[in-house]
This record gives sequence, C-alpha cells and structure tokens, in this order.
Amino acid sequence: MKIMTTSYVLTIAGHDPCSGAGMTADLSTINALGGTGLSVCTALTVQNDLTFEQCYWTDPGIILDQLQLLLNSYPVRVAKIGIIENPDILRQIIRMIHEVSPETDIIWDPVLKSGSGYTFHRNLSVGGLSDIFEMCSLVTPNYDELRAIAENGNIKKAISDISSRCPLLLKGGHRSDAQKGTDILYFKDAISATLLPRNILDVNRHGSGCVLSAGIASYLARGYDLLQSCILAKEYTYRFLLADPAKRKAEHIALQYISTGKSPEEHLQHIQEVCISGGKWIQLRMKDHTEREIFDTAGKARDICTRYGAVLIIDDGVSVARAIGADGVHLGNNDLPPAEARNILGPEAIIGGTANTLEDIDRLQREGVDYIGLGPFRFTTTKKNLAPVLGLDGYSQIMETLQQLKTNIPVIAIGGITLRDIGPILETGISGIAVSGLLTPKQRVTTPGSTKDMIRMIGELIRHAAGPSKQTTEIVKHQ
Ligand SMILES: Cc1ncc(COP(=O)(O)OP(=O)(O)O)c(N)n1
Ligand SMILES: Cc1nc(C(=O)O)sc1CCOP(=O)(O)O
Ligand SMILES: [Mg+2]
Repeated sequence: MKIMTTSYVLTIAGHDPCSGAGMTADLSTINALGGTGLSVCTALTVQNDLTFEQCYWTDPGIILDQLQLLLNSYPVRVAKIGIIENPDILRQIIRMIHEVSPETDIIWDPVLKSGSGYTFHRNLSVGGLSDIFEMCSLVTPNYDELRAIAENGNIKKAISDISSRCPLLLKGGHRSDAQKGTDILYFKDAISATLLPRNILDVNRHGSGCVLSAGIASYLARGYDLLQSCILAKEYTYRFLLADPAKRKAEHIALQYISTGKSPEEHLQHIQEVCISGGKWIQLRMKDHTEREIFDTAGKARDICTRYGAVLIIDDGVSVARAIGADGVHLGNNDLPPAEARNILGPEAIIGGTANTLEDIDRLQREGVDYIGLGPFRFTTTKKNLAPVLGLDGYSQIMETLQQLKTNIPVIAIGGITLRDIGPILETGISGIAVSGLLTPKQRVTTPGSTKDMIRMIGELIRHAAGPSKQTTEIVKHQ
C-alpha cells in the first residue's frame, strides 16, 4: 500500500559529512521548499568545503533494495539522482524507477567532479548515455560537465543530442566568462529559455548545483511546470549562496540595530559604526526619504553588512529588499502582508512583523513571519504613532500565554529600551531586543569605541539572561 500525503521527493545521492552538497543538502532544500524528502545513499564521502579525500561507493544491491522499498511505499513525484558509481548502476536505478513508479519524474545531475576537484567519472560520452537521457525528465550538467561528455568537444552537437531525448538545463554558475551565472534550459523541441542571474555572486560554494537540482525537483513535485521550477529554484539557490556560512551560523542573534539618521549618509555612518563594533543584525529604517534615496542607501548598507558579515533587513520596503538582495524585511500593519512578501523574497528571506497584542502575534505567525517585533516597551520619540505602551507587565502577560500555548516563535522587544531594561525584559522569555536610540543616542556623539562598549555590555546581559532552556532568536530559516 502506498502512503499518501504531500509531495514526496527522493534524492539518490552521496553523503557529504558537512552537508554542503549531496543527499543531506538535497533533503534540506526539499524540506525548505515544502516537500517531504526521502533518500537513498549512493556513497560515503570524506570531504569538507575545501577538500575531497575519499569516496566509498554503496553496494548496488543495497541501493536497489532501498529504492524498491521506497518506491513501493510512497508516491514519489520526483527522483533526483546525484553521484553514482558508474553508468550501469545509474541505468539499473532509472529502469527500476520506470518499472515500479512510471509516473515519477527523474532529474539526473551528472556530477563528474567535486567542487574541490575530485574526479568521479572519466570517459563518459553523450552517445554512451543516450538511453539514460531517454528516461530522464531533466538533466542538469554544468558547462564543464557538458564539455567533458561532448564527443570531440562538440558542445553544440552534445546539446542537440541530449535535448532531442530530454530537457537539458545547462548550468553556468561555475563559468568564468560573460555567461557566468546564466543557465539555459533546452527543451526537446529545440526551444530554449535563458535564465539570467539576478546578480553575479562571487561565491563558488560546493554543493550549489545539488541545491539547484533539488530545488527544481521540489518545485516540480509541487506542480510547477519545468520552466517555472527552474526559475524558482534558481532564485532559491541565489538566496542560498547569498547567505554565506558566517551568516548562516549567525542563528542566534539577539540584538537588532534599527538605523537612524538625519541624512542617508548618517544612516550609513551609524550602520558602519554598529557593524565595526560587532553588531550582526541591522534594520535599515528610513522615514521621510525619497524612494530613490532609500534604494541607493539600501545598496550601500548591503555592501557594509556584507563586508562585516551582518544580516541586513529593510523596514517596510519589500521591493527595495528584493532589488538590492537584502536578507529580509520588517513589515508593519500597513505594509505588504507577510505571505505576499514571502512570495516575492523567497523561502530563505527573514520576514519580521510588528505586534502590540497577543492577537497580532497569532495572526503574524499564521501569516508566516520568522520573528515578531513586540512593542513599544515604553514611550519613545523614535517612532511616530506609537501603539499602547506594554511595559514589563504587558510583556510578562503575553510571553506567559505564548509559553502556555507552546508557541515558540522568536519575539523581540522594541521601543525606548535602555541598558537597565534588558535583563528584566529577557526574564519574561523574550528572545532579543531591537534598539535604535540605545546605540545612536540623539544627545551624545557616538564613536566606534563607545558603540563597541555598548554592544559588548548588551551582549553580556543577553548571555547572562539566556540560560540553556531560554529560546534565542533564530533569524535564519533554513540551513
Ligand atoms: C523589530 C521591529 N519591530 C517593530 C518595528 C516597527 O515597524 P512598523 O510597525 O513597520 O513601524 P515603522 O518602523 O515602519 O515606523 C520595527 N521597525 N522593527
Ligand atoms: C521602530 C520602532 N517600532 C516600535 C514599535 O513599538 O513598533 S518602537 C520603535 C522605535 C525603536 O527605537 P528606540 O530604541 O530608539 O526607541
Ligand atoms: Mg515599518
């Protein structure tokens, strides 16, 4: 009997102990994109981000036994295949999928070499693989892989031979020429679609090809057509690459700095001061500025944050966040609804929402925000049209109820917070604080030295308050 639930995506791939690539990276992608991941491990590898030392292939009998059991148990919508010992085993796997589960789409990502240079296969050729292409719904080689299997180096002929049998996505992520980042999707009927990169990223993280093909598999499984799936997965991979490892590790950031300044230059100067001083989470909040000014400043703020490994979110402006490649947005009641922002910014984006009551938190959580900014804690002149002040009692009541309901969305406090408030606020179960005036006071001229001292003291208070059972602010959705 097949177990019926949502979209099952099967990855048949190697195990990478650092999860940058292979089966575990695929499963993370599948789960992040709303699928249910199944896996068959084709090899154990000894590798990390920089080096690949060894590959121990799984016994083909075990691969086929696991595959048969999964195909008999689950309605697998899409199977994505990564490293396989040789074309014969690949053939057996694909045939089994065809026989046991003919409705399953197969994506083959022909990995010939690891990112760090380990060679899995030599002497493969388009001609020798033609029966395999016939059984696939998509193959996703990068340019080097296509060149390696093209007979006599004839890339044009290789493209035409493959795409007459199945759609081909030629990935340009690793190219060093003008086509870097451009992927081309060739359909069977000689039509092609060029997928331009949103930005050229100077990142060659190992495993990005796995993330892209697992992303395509996940979107296909959810019912998108092939072109839509490639576009959406490309966007997802872009965000994955943008979130550099330092940022992805910055899961537990409990201090958000909200920028302030009389001019765009002052905003940038304050942001730089906070970043130099160790601040890791910045919100660009520019009121009473033109769209052009906000857009230009946001691009510069992004560069500063990238340089210092800080996360940047934009207050209100979803389109600005998307255009400059920010990590997310903070949305108020009059902004775009979180679900719409999510559609635009993608699953990896950090989306925060403003709340003043328990009902606000409940609604925002259902709308899919990643964290809540709950405020105001006390009166502040930084924001006009303040909601009713909550004070410590208001926070205690709301946090107690959330704990009773076992709701564990990160909630950060905001509004007029001083150094002395931090301990008592965190005692209520709040996971972090967002401050503007505390780091950029109106009366005193701040210097990197004084901001550093302040951030250090805030860090101490947060560390003291956060015992092992306390929730901290998880601002990154997916690793
Ligand atoms: C962390 C955090 N919490 C709340 C707010 C307030 O946002 P919003 O309601 O959109 O009001 P403005 O900041 O736009 O005036 C915030 N920005 N950050
Ligand atoms: C931006 C903002 N939002 C608030 C809310 O209650 O929603 S209070 C606030 C101002 C935060 O700055 P400061 O630390 O200077 O008070
Ligand atoms: Mg706002």
